[in-house]
Amino acid sequence: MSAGKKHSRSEGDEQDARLAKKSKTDEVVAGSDSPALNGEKKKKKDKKDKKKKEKKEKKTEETKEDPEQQETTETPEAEAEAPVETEPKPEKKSKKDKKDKKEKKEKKSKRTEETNGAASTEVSEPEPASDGTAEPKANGASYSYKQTAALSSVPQPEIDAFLKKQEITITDPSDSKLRPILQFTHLPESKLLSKNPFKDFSAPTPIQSASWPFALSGRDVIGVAETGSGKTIAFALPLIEALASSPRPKAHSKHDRTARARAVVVSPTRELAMQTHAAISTLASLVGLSAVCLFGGASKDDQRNLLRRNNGADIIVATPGRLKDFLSEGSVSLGDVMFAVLDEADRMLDKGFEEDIKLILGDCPQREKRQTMMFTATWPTSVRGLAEGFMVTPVKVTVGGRTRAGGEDGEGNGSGVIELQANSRIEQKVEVVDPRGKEQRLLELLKEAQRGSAKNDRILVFCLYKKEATRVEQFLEKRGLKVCSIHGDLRQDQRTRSLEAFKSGSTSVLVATDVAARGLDIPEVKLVINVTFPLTIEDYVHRIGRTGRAGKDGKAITLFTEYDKAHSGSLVNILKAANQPVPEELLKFGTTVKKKQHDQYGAFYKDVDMSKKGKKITFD
Ligand SMILES: Nc1ncnc2c1ncn2[C@@H]1O[C@H](COP(=O)(O)OP(=O)(O)OP(=O)(O)O)[C@@H](O)[C@H]1O
Repeated sequence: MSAGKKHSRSEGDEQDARLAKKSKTDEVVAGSDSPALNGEKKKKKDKKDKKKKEKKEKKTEETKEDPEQQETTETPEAEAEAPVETEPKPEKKSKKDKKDKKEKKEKKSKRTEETNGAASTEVSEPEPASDGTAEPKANGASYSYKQTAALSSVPQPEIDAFLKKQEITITDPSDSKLRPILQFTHLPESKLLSKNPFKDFSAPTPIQSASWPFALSGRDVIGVAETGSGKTIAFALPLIEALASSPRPKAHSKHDRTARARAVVVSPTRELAMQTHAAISTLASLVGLSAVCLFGGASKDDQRNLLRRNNGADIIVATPGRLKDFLSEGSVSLGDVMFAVLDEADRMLDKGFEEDIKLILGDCPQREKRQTMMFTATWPTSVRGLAEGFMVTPVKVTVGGRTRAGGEDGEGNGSGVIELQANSRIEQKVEVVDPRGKEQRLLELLKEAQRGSAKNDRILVFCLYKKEATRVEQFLEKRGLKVCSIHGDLRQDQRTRSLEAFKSGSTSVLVATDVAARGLDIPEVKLVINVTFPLTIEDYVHRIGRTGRAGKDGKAITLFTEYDKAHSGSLVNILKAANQPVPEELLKFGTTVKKKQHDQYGAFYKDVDMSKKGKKITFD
């Protein structure tokens, strides 16, 4: 199911609501076909229609005028979350505005070309030399990647063994055969590396090892690796190297108040944007680069001032809605961007964010003139075509054996391999329960998990709905547990406070919706409990991925009810692929995965009754 669908799902029965909506539409259509509208009635109807039309137009205008409303795509629940902010009145149109308008128009036509994939055949990739050296890319970066002597001296069997052991698959249309970087000392010398930024790590993680040579060569990269496997640094290092080794573009006029970034990283949630910004800033500051974080739910004026005070920023890390606002008001320009990253790329490319991403990447230089990176732990086929339209012959680096586990593209029935894998260090347990007993069972699980010396262990509890999260939080509080929550019904400062309390350990139980499912790197989360199953199997993989990070072990317990049976097949596959026990009660719900999805009605399922014996077919 697309994010767009997620937004609209409420606590009622979504399927019923959709069907009701459809039949209502049918009624209207049927009514208009009716022949018996006499003159009087027709007049009245025309008047009514006119009024309706005017009202609709007015509403559209209002929505256009309120940029915060456009932020509604930021999280699965953002509709209720964006607080109203007062925007400064637009200044009178100046010459500069006219020029900007012209630039925008040019960009728009370029964007159409880009999303149509028109330019893809005209590009020729830089051919790397056989010693693992690649020419600089056309993104303006003045570096080129040269494989170090230390890496060249590693015997080929060692390289092959590493790739095999780590289950690394590299799909490179240019067949560059760049070797993975096995040790940090295999990286080419640079100002950044001279500051020893990775002194706390013993070696690069597999996704870093395999993707760095390509990313440092200026190639577009799609990186797919399990949750908690260091994907942030996998894109942060090449990004910083690209910027650090390239001259800043000439300063624009003193009166130009537009902040011009050279790299942009887009993240689906505010908390993830802040976390990524913190990680990037640490590296960026070592080489004198600046990074700014732009996200919704916080003062735009403050963020605008920050951009102006720093005379722009080398790197912008942002949520799509807020970035789009800054682009449309002209406070930010991405025209100088050399390096663009979509973190949690499949989420960024699904329906909820697709248009924002087209707009954001459309503001950047053409894909041939920038480097584009996409990283994620889940990569459904439904977004792959769109992704490649934003890139130039991307190298795809996949870490880990991939399983056929179903997914939103509906190819889980044998027509294609779905690249979906849960982190193998997470112990997964599924309990099939009566829906009415879920909260009581949650309480028991929390008490069991926090017994004795484990009383302060961090536990993340996932709910599906905002109201459900509030109810569960209150239920636990009433029973004496210290608990906080994070979901879209809370103000941003409340969300931030809850996350801080959980991170610092002052509150050990965090009740969350899927706003916290992706990317958040909270140390030492010992257990994830799914009170209600998420909307997609991908979200399940991300949710449980909040534990077992950076090589550590973790545990996840999922309360599964008959209402979740549509997910049983894909969940069974995920469990099997990770060698986890599959309860009999779960198998009873069927093992067939979602087949296809209808735009209006969502997914169709085929249930298999596992208790029934198959009918033997004999052939004469
Ligand atoms: N080479 C490394 N060695 C050890 N730890 C590392 C290394 N690189 C990154 N880490 C740490 O691993 C943790 C997880 O990294 P990160 O958040 O980038 O994971 P991720 O793959 O993006 O996860 P997700 O899919 O959930 O977003 C972080 O705390 C990070 O500091």
